[in-house]
Amino acid sequence: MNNPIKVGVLGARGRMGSEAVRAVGEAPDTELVAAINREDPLTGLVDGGAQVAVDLTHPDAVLDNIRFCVEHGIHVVVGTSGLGTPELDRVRGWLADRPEVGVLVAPNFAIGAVLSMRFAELAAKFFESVEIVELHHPKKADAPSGTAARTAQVVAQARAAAGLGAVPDATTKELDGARGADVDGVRVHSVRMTGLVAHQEVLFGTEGETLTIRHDSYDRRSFMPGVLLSIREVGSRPGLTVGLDALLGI
Ligand SMILES: NC(=O)C1=CN([C@@H]2O[C@H](COP(=O)(O)OP(=O)(O)OC[C@H]3O[C@@H](n4cnc5c(N)ncnc54)[C@H](OP(=O)(O)O)[C@@H]3O)[C@@H](O)[C@H]2O)C=CC1
Ligand SMILES: O=C(O)C1=N[C@H](C(=O)O)C[C@H](O)C1
Repeated sequence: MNNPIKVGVLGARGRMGSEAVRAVGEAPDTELVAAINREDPLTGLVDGGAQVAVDLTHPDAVLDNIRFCVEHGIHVVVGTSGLGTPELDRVRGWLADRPEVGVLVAPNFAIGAVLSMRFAELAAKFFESVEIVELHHPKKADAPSGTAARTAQVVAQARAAAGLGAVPDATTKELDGARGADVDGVRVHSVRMTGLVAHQEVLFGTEGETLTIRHDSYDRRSFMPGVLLSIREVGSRPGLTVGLDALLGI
């Protein structure tokens, strides 16, 4: 067997980070060499000889972490949400100086969630109306979720490619927020509720029918196969990859 991949986890004591620490420790082909928390210097990754870092921190911290890793030749798997087009462009800029490094940004590691985004992309051109409802635990910092933002983006691109216009909506008078956030012309509604983990519905409608694509993560273990797959693959995918689609062959 090859030597195990040396992995550092950033945000190690968090809800996701602690699961990732466990998953990396249990997998036969990965070895945890650094568990970095907010107060720890990032140089712990270098000291531990990390080949891959997994970022599960906070939208405010993630960019600095990626930059450090790229500059130090460490591949990065990014689970942290909050990276939009301007942030991804900055990552591409850093990678231009280190073309051998891979950065894999995963809006969602759950296989079912990746599939549901793809299904939504496929369905988009057949329906006049679309809205997204994402539902999460109340400790989540960002809204809408990274998954919902990505779903809205791919649905909007598919609609545009099919020549569909704006989603019909006659609203002229509304209470602020009543129609949700507008992400590339797709309305996204964010629910925060005790008892939930991570859930999403993409609702499509056209004359006489609707289609709902729903995904539920009931446990953060649902994300770990995707985390491990990303760790295994990122080193052989230099540059920036967004989403797990290519890794899953979809
Ligand atoms: N892609 C995916 O499939 C998934 C992505 N996520 C995303 O992962 C991220 C983490 O989620 P979750 O584990 O629930 O969050 P938590 O708040 O439980 O964990 C975040 C961890 O990061 C640390 N942290 C926070 N701010 C900083 C900072 N400025 N510098 C360094 N470390 C920091 C926290 O430290 P401290 O303990 O001191 O607060 C904490 O340990 C979120 O962006 C979330 O959206 C979550 C689930 C799945
Ligand atoms: O904060 C979370 O919990 C999650 N964050 C990611 C997101 O913003 O989409 C992925 C998943 O929804 C869980």
